[in-house]
Amino acid sequence: MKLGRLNHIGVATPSIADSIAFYRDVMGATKIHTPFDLEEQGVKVCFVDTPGADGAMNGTQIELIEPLGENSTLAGFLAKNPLGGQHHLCFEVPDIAEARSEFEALGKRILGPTRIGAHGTPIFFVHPKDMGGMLTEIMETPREGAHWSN
Ligand SMILES: CC[C@@H](C(=O)O)C(=O)SCCNC(=O)CCNC(=O)[C@H](O)C(C)(C)COP(=O)(O)OP(=O)(O)OC[C@H]1O[C@@H](n2cnc3c(N)ncnc32)[C@H](O)[C@@H]1OP(=O)(O)O
Ligand SMILES: [Co+2]
Repeated sequence: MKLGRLNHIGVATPSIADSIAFYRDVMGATKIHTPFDLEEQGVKVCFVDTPGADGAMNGTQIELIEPLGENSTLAGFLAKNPLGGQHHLCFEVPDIAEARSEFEALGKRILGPTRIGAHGTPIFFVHPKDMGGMLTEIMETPREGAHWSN
């Protein structure tokens, strides 16, 4: 696998509203997107943009995620980390099917099917115990004009 762009850092939080206030008032974030529910993933999501090397707001995003419902995949994480915290890293790849095959060939445990993530592109997760303790999301790079569905 060729390491791609770090698209986002997933940050679990018990309260997106509180985290938005933190990133705005303490960290000085200037571009915070409107939160939305992603029911298929059992999370409420809010993206916070950061600047890239050129100063434009095209850097790695912070992905704030709050549990949506009791059966959310975040329930266990927040039970162990009540304040929330760093939950996953998401790297882009040019071809999601190829990346999945490569992880499978290495014996890495893929968590569930490839599905459409918060950016509207296909994603899958790799188990933290096979990734040096880091839950890892792999995401196909968004392409203009491309449209994916589950
Ligand atoms: C917003 C949409 C989307 C996007 O497009 O960006 C998202 O990012 S959605 C994000 C939420 N979705 C997911 O996390 C899906 C994948 N996750 C899972 O399948 C599970 O959460 C899990 C990783 C398999 C954990 O499942 P869980 O039922 O919580 O199991 P345990 O609590 O028993 O954990 C097992 C083991 O793994 C450790 N763990 C759990 N979560 C993490 C983590 N985020 N980072 C590192 N380690 C983690 C946990 O501590 C347990 O370890 P031990 O106690 O040593 O056994
Ligand atoms: Co994510």
